[in-house]
Amino acid sequence: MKTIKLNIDKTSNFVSKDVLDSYEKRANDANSLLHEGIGLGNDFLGWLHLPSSISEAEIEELEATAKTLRDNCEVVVVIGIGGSYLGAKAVIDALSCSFDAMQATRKNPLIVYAGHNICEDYLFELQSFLKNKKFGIISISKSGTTTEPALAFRLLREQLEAQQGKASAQQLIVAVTDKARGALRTLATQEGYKTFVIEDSVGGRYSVLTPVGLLPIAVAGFSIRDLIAGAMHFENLCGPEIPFDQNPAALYAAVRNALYQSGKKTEILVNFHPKLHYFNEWWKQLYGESEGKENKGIFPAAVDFTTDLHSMGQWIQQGERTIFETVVSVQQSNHEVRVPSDEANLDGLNYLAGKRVDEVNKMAELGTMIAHVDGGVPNLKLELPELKELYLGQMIYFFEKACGISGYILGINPFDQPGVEDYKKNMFALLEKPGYEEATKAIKAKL
Ligand SMILES: O=P(O)(O)OC[C@H]1O[C@H](O)[C@H](O)[C@@H](O)[C@@H]1O
Repeated sequence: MKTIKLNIDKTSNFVSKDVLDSYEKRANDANSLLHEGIGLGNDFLGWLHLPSSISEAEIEELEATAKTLRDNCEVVVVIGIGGSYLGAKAVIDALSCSFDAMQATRKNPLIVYAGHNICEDYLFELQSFLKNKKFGIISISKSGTTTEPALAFRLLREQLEAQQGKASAQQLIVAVTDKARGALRTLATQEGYKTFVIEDSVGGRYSVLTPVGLLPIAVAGFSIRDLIAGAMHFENLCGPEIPFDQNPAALYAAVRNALYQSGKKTEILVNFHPKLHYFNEWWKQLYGESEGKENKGIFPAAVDFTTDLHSMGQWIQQGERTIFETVVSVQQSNHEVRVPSDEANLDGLNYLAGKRVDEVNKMAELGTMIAHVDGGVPNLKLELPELKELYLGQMIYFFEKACGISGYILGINPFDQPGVEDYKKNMFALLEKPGYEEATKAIKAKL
């Protein structure tokens, strides 16, 4: 199996060999701590062996449910926020045609998303779009109590029942939630929806290899078997028994912590492929929620190049030297487009004639890397052979494993997110949710 590859050569001017060596033991210890299950947040380690623990029966059940939705829906709405939609969207976008939504004839249902904002216009426009369409719903919420997806589900469930009738709607709704708690579980049981369970031991941002990610990805027509196989391969390649210099997850965690300690406080995940935009978003949640606590943590930022070279490029080249980049580089395009020759050559592009567009992109990538390293920006590179399920699966596990190791090196619990509750409490108080009477009084006094 070809694999993704981490290259840290272009950090050597910024992190000396001695400093990196000093992180070897810390990274290995952190990796062992994860596997012994005795570190902080150890009740959330279910993701660690997810790829190898998914059974054939579970995969078949997911594929069968996906087939029902594929056979009966033109559009499937995936309702969820944060970890309950970013992984699915990252993989689906990476594998779909860039103009998928505009295809007139399609093999697979169009996947659209809801419950990841509270925007009235978005919901109005979505409901208008779904009018008279055969649509289905995958409602995903681990807690089953998150406001954004609950609100979207209430609206879309009602619309589906009105359009299809209650009995038919029931067949087109699938809920993915905790096995016992939460309003979504209660609702699904009461209404008799097909359900899948998110285990307590898997946090939202680590859940893409559970039905949370796998079901929408299968509905979109992609191979969840290959995705899992890729992740499983990396489960083996990132284990605590793999020596530090051959263990990509340990190395990545060590280098980024060494850079952080040297004052590089922001990591920018970079792609040169627009289909990876949502992979950036998935990665931002994974690292942001895992590490940003106790007044510590690298700030995870992201850009799409070359697009953002024309907007953020200036800052990256010459702004405050507190950043480093991790470039996800897709080695081979899935399609071939060559630059045509033009007799008049008025645009002056004949020097590129005959070259593939990807060669131009690769030179932009190389030129950018050299310029940024020369400009004081350490550069890590993750090479992905192609945009295929197998390599996306490898990359998902790689980043998850590295995140766990990195969080332990940093000395925080990488599996909780206590800070996210603060805005929710204020919002509930302002909306006068029952039970928040005291908080309502207190917050109104601040206005
Ligand atoms: O799946 P849910 O319980 O609805 O949670 C969805 C998301 O919302 C939260 O506020 C958390 O910060 C995220 O970690 C989580 O992924």
